[in-house]
Amino acid sequence: VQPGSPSPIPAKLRDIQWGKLNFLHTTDTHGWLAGHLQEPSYSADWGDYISLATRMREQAESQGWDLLVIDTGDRVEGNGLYDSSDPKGKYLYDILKQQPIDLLCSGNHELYKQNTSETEFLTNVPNFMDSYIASNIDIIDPNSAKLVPLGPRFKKFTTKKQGYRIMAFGFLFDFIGNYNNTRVQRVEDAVKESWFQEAIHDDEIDLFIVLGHVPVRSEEYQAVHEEIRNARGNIPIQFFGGHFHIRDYARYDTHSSGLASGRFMETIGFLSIDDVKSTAPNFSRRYIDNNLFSFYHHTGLNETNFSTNHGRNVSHMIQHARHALDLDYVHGCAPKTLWVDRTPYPSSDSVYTWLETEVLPQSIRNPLRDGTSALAVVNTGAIRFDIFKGPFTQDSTFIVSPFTSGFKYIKDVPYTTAKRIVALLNGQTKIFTASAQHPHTSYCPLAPPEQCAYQSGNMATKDRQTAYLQRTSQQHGQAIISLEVESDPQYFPGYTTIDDAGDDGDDTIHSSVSFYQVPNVIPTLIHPHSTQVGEEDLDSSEEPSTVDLVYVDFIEPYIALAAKFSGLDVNLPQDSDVYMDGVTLTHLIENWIKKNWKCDEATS
Ligand SMILES: Nc1ccn([C@@H]2O[C@H](COP(=O)(O)O)[C@@H](O)[C@H]2O)c(=O)n1
Repeated sequence: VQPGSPSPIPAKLRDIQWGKLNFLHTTDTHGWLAGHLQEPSYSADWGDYISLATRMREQAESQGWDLLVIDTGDRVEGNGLYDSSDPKGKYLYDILKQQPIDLLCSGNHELYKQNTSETEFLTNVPNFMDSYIASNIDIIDPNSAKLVPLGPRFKKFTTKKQGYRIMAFGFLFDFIGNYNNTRVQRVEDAVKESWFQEAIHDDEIDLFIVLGHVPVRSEEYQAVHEEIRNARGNIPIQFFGGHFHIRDYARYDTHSSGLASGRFMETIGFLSIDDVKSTAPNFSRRYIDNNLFSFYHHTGLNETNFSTNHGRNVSHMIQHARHALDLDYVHGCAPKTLWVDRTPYPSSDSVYTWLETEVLPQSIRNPLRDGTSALAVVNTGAIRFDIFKGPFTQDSTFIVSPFTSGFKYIKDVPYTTAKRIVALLNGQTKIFTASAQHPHTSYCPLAPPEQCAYQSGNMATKDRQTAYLQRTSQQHGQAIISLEVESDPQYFPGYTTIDDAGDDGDDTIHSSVSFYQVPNVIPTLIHPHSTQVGEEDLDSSEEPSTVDLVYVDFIEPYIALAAKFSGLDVNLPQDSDVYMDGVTLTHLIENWIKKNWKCDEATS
């Protein structure tokens, strides 16, 4: 663990159930290799995870069983350890590669930018060699300028102890937001390729493993499942997924299942199959809270014998990197906790309400447009994590807002049209999220990823969820999107997952936390600033007739689409301009906090 990280709180735990074949799974780690320095439940770091995998592998192998380690992508963007260095990821890749990962693949965040995907290709793929699978991604090789596979399309191997013959694939969902140096083939098309058909018709296979940065309930995985089932009947298939940042476990049929293991190093997913070759293989899943109390419990070890030298050294590597990046530097102190979706929006504890009532009105400004009102539109997915009461550090800056998007604007838009654009972006028709042809699309580009799971309505035990949501929505006037289990004062709050195997998947027995729906975008009307020095800003209680429509440039394609539907005659990007040169949402937030959140006894 990192110095200063909080000790885990002892809790009642459910055991893992070992099988002859066992897996540990991470996904959507987004640079959180130091663990959570403000949350005891998730305070273990990548070094501790290395010790966990080593100890569990030792134990499995001593019984003649196998253990495989899997990661399903989005390892970058979302934490100071990755985002605050120059170049980004300067320390991350060396730390990541210390864990011997048996199978890994790319997420969408590895592909948003040219330099990220090129680093993946030139550094991370070679670090993991044939374990890195890219079944549907190509990249323009920066050396040869030729389009080549990002990594091998599949991997065939035999497990060390049981000798299971495995064929593994690694997919990315049908992502369309990648930079133009990469090509993502639709999964539904990739499975029709001859290499895939040959691979699934290989007779010398006991088990297929499909890993992917793909939600476990998705059209993409349905297509893969169907293709393998059609070719190979009842052969066991184990899927590992991610992207929606949720814990989830789907049972597709008696011989296949899919595990999703959360986000941000909060969860180490465990899965076992016993026995792969039997007529009725037994699958067992567990979501392990990422902390030492859980790790000691599941290995039967303790603080004197759990950590390996290698694990401890990696914790030191992380500590050194955090120090070099000055990630503990305090910019200010939050007077209270602000939540992404653990409180209704709008409300005084919502990070979005804080943004739209305080940060944006006081920070969005273009001196050249001082006489004009602005409607600032920020997508809710641009904010990645909660802000906890207390010190707001250099690390927190990137945890909350890691992206480098700036602000652009369309000038002099009729205010009614600007409001219509916002309404469309937030619309119930979901034209920007799911469509009639693809109601369960994995791509919902505006809101935080966990919201996509709820937007697509594609969750476990849907009937129970629906009944519950209708009841709670009536009670609270806003949709709550998680199920609450009975709250019990002897438990502290945490994940209480309901999946296709029931409600006993989490290792730690927690009391439940409610999650609420948030819109795709939040609009903030900013009244004109005075152009005269010393004059008060104009107070306008009246609605403006026109506004500058200001938005985070990441959402420009969706603004363009909504503008078209709203009858606004613009051609983007030609008709838009930079609103605040060189300023990102991250800068705005950091500067606002420096000015407004001083540390004193009450807040630090
Ligand atoms: N430059 C960016 C990139 C992404 N987002 C938001 O993140 C969401 C995707 O997150 P995942 O971790 O699920 O891949 C995306 O839907 C956007 O809301 C962004 O705001 N700016």
